[in-house]
Amino acid sequence: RIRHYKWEIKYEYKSPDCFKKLTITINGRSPGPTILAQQGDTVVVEVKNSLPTENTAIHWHGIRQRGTPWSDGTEGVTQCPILPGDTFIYKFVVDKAGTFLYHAHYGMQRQEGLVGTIIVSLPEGESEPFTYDHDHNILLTDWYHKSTSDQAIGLSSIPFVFVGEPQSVLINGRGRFNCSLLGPSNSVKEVCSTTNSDCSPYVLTVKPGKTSRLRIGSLTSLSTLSFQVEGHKMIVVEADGHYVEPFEVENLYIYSGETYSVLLKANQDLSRNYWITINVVGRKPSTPLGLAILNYLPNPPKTLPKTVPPPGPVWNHTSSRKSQSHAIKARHGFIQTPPPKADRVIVLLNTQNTMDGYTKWSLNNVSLTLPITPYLIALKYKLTNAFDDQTSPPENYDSANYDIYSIPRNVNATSGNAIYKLDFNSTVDVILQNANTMNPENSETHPWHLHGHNFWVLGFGDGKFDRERDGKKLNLVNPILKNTVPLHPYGWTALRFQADNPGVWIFHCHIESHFYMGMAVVFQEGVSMVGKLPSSILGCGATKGFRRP
Ligand SMILES: O=C1O[C@H]([C@@H](O)CO)C(O)=C1O
Repeated sequence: RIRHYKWEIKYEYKSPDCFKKLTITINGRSPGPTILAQQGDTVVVEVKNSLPTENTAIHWHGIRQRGTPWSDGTEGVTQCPILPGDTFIYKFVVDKAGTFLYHAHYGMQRQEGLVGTIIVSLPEGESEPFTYDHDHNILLTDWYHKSTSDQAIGLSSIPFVFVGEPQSVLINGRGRFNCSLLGPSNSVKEVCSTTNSDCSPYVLTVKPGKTSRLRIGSLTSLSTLSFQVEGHKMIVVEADGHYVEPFEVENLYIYSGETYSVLLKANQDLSRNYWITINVVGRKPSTPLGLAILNYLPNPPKTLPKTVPPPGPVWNHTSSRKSQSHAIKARHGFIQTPPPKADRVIVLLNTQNTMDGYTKWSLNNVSLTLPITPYLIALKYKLTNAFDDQTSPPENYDSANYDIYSIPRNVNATSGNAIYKLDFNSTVDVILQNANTMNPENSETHPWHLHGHNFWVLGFGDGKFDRERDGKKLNLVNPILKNTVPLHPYGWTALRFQADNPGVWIFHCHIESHFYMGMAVVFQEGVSMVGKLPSSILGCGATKGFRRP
């Protein structure tokens, strides 16, 4: 079956956290409409770019794009940008049931609000290995009052201006900024008003005794969040479209780019409503709690609970975040075991660096700069000189002489656009290795997202990955398949995937500013098997004039 969507992308003034700000909307909404499809369906999204002066591209996060690598929506990698006024058609098959996301993949544009959810249901006659009465979507984001272009300029200036902590965190596009921080003047009311209906809290209505499946996704720009429902436990059952061996949590940690399903039973005191809260963890927060309401029928939906909202875990309780990472395993009966050995191991040291005075992030000291001609087109059309196709980026770092616990002795990095060429169908291990930033005693959390594949999460550990010691302890029995995974401070994360999807695929930190600052690598595999590229992805860089009307 074909699911057809027609979208218009625009800037509109909205007040998602009560503060009036230009927001990118899809058909007037942010988050945009939820894409609903069934496994095996073809989704067609006709995107009209009505942003007056900005390009765009939309990525279908978690959809593998098998046979349609040109529909991945990654500007600079799989397509030329969609110009203002142009209409672009994405067409792809959703081959796996689960909870996925979509969002802008052009610079840091995602953080202006171009985000949404994709729900793929099971084929007729198949059922989930768990039961529930209701299905709800919860999309989490963080929100800045400065425009993305303003922020991007700060990041690429000398001196460096970081984006800083977000002004608020949103639950289904609703949050609350404390307008009184802007001062008492009357004119403030026009830009910030807590009575604006845009920022009334999201209400999740449940029936007493019933079980809800909450599909929780995060598309934050920076923040790692903890999600909690006052007085209720949750059972985690799905992660990034894969069934999880169920486990119970009081709060769910969620990294940008991840999705989870949790089951929540309305089995508490029926006479009241409850707080749903999200709070920033992993970085020292200066953002207030995000609030929504869990409404037990037949109580009035807007009655605020009289209790104090649970504050959530403290931001630097890293061990509990690691415990959750360790707890996520493939569900019994649904385990797809990984190949026992890798053909190639790529170790990626994550560092913060300087390059000609600019602040960057890099992998093995190379900070990615996307070429003007998208890789997929350059490779398919054999456009030499479109990027550095002669060298391969480094497979490792000088581990023996690198202290991950200190500021690097030499913080200089280089910029590059070379990519890793993977043998088709080979098994690849990636070891993400964290380190100290350029600030003393500081190592950050990075959510890593791979396009075009799911990977097995083989393990997490503290300190430097040691092939002899840690390589033997990787989980080859019941690892979960995911598309996004955290790299914890001063730690490592080990992944395995099969290079079985012809195309060019970016692998990057899902923090918008970090991606913008070069925290990404690119893989290519089986490009000779990629079918004829649609003319609509052409037109930029060395492909000017390639496009047929
Ligand atoms: O990329 C980043 O830069 C800042 C800080 O390290 C320098 O201001 C920060 O917290 C980041 O995540």
